[in-house]
Amino acid sequence: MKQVLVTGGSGQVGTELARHRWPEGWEAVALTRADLDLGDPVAIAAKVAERPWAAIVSAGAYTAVDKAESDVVTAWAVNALAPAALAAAAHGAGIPIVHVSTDYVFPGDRDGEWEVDDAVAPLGVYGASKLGGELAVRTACPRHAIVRTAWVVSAHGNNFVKTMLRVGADRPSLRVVADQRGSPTSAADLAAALATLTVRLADDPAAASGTYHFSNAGPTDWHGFAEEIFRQSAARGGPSPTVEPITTADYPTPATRPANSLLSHRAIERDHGIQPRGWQTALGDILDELLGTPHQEKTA
Ligand SMILES: NC(=O)C1=CN([C@@H]2O[C@H](COP(=O)(O)OP(=O)(O)OC[C@H]3O[C@@H](n4cnc5c(N)ncnc54)[C@H](OP(=O)(O)O)[C@@H]3O)[C@@H](O)[C@H]2O)C=CC1
Ligand SMILES: Cc1cn([C@H]2C[C@H](O)[C@@H](COP(=O)(O)OP(=O)(O)O[C@H]3O[C@@H](C)C(=O)[C@@H](O)[C@H]3O)O2)c(=O)[nH]c1=O
Ligand SMILES: [Mg+2]
Repeated sequence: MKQVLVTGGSGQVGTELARHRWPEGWEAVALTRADLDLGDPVAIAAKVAERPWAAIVSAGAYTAVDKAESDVVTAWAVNALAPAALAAAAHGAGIPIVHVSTDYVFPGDRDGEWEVDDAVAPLGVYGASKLGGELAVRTACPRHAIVRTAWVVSAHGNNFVKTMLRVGADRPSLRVVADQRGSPTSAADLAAALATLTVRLADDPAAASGTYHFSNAGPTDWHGFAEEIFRQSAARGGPSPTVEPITTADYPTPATRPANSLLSHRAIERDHGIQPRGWQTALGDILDELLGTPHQEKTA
């Protein structure tokens, strides 16, 4: 059996990597905090040396964007030093690493989609620490895929879909920012793409390494995302409050977020043939899991 070491096993992406149907002969070993403390580089090296892993998927991270502003050292330990330790150990073991990064490495200060080689300039500590992780992986382990994703949602863990449903159940109307654009990403769809990249990099010496973008397809903003969540929620008998569009200035937060973080999928399609589906369809699968399938239209 080819075993893949997965960090962040209790997170959204780690959970979906564990649930994913890997090809015959492959399995994901999803490690939680209790199995491996990502704040401990020595423990990371020991865990990689423990057995003959086929590959590493680095999905663990410090993802509390606002909290990171005042918890800089922990954010950098988990998001930069831990990937460095994983990548160095992967290289030493002769295996590839697939590392998950973020749209928040971009400044978001122009329209259009960000390409993988566009200049990065993070606006906050979380994005900066994730960029540190990217640089560490790129330099320490040539056999790698760095996969920047965005706005990850799923039926598990903390995410915008679950927050909207929870808050929307208690209030007739919500206020959500309409001036931050991007594309939502289903953790399950991302896990499938990560699994494809992992198997390709491990099995095929000619498979391309590099930096890639994966999100679901199509643009929106957080307000548009919330509206679609409640449109699809209503069809399933879930909450459907009204959603008032507001500006970023109306919703002050410790961390500054990019105004536009739309990711181009050109590179991942070109090198690996991966084509994401639309975000609305992917959202439907998540709401099916959280709320059940939509009620049938009554036919006369
Ligand atoms: N969520 C999002 O919107 C986005 C996420 N990403 C990236 O995708 C990847 C996966 O994110 P996602 O699954 O959503 O994140 P989650 O916040 O759902 O999960 C993060 C995971 O990392 C673990 N972790 C954090 N600190 C430590 C530590 N010190 N030791 C061991 N484990 C630790 C958490 O464990 P515990 O549960 O114990 O805290 C959890 O399993 C990350 O690299 C993230 O940066 C990129 C873009 C968007
Ligand atoms: C709950 C809520 C949020 N918002 C805003 C805040 C923020 O700008 C936006 C989304 O809220 P979130 O808390 O999900 O945002 P955030 O935690 O910044 O989400 C980010 O997480 C990290 C890990 C990433 O890598 C990014 O891709 C992105 O997904 O919506 C409202 O306007 N109204 C609300 O009621
Ligand atoms: Mg968040």
